Amino acid sequence: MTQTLTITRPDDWHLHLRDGAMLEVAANATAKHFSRAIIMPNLTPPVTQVADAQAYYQRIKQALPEQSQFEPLMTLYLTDATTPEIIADAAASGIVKACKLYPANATTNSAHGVTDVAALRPVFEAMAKHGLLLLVHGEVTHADIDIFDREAAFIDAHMRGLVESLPNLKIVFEHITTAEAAEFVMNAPDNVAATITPQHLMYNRNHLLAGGLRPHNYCLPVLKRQTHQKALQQAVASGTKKIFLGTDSAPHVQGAKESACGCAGCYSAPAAIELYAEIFEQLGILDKLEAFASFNGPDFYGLPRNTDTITLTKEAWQVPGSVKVDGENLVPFFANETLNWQVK
Ligand SMILES: NC(=O)N[C@@H](CC(=O)O)C(=O)O
Ligand SMILES: [Zn+2]
Ligand SMILES: [Zn+2]
Repeated sequence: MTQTLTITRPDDWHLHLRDGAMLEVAANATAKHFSRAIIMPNLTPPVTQVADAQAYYQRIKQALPEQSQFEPLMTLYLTDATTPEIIADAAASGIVKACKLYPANATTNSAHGVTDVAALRPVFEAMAKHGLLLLVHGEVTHADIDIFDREAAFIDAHMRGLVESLPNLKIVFEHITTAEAAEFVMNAPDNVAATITPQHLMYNRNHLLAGGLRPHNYCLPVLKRQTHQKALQQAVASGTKKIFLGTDSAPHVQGAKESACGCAGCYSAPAAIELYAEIFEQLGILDKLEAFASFNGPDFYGLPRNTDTITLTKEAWQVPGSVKVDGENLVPFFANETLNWQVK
């Protein structure tokens, strides 16, 4: 008999949809199985104003079939110019749930990011007051800090101080990749949580660099050594409520990935829940998938859990080698590889 697994419909708490033709492809890929997603604001130019978020929300809705129930949860991109008034307006809009902190130049389209985290204190206080979450890309950006050390260095440089000084602000340490970050989040107070991507659970830096450079496994924060991958797996296996699903699916066209200076980001949306099912099964923790994918996120955000379900069936299938976007190719994460679970 075919094995099946029915879980409450999941949400994706960290997603890049881009704009234009890419938006149409990416939004439909995620909306296929996910109910809601936290939409990252790193467009060019970034989503810094409430009106930008409202317009982007409409573009996402327009990219989906009319009957789609998918709900984009919008975010604002914090800059040195963000004010407490902007935060109050964002909260009042009802569609903005969180703000994203990118240290300046840490990752794709983060040139407008924050140069002085401490100076944003009134903004963080306004967020706590109005119930918006702070989502953090936790990497320092100094040229003299090794790229493999940037996340751990961020904890001491910023994260610890933020958490200690803002006990009423919900903070998500996004896409954690290290033992240090996992330990930090697990030992932090209840207002601190983290997301983990499929690639950081499945892969380590050998999958990026050994036996040939694999640009489609390149994302930021960069894959770390196996000890860190194991620490992330253990954190998820512990069944902690503090960690939840955030794919960080981040599409870039094939030419931008397979390049002398390739873009960071793995487009995992075409197989997102299936990728997590694969690694959870390998770890012997399939019974923990539902809480990770469908409960811990809404519980932390203070949103209702979804009420409908999806059913995964244990039947092998191959992730497509590429997807067309406006005449260009988009190569998914895990392209041409076999996954054992599929959603029927
Ligand atoms: N994760 C990535 O490697 N890239 C993301 C940005 C980000 O989340 O840091 C992107 O927008 O391409
Ligand atoms: Zn990021
Ligand atoms: Zn991201």
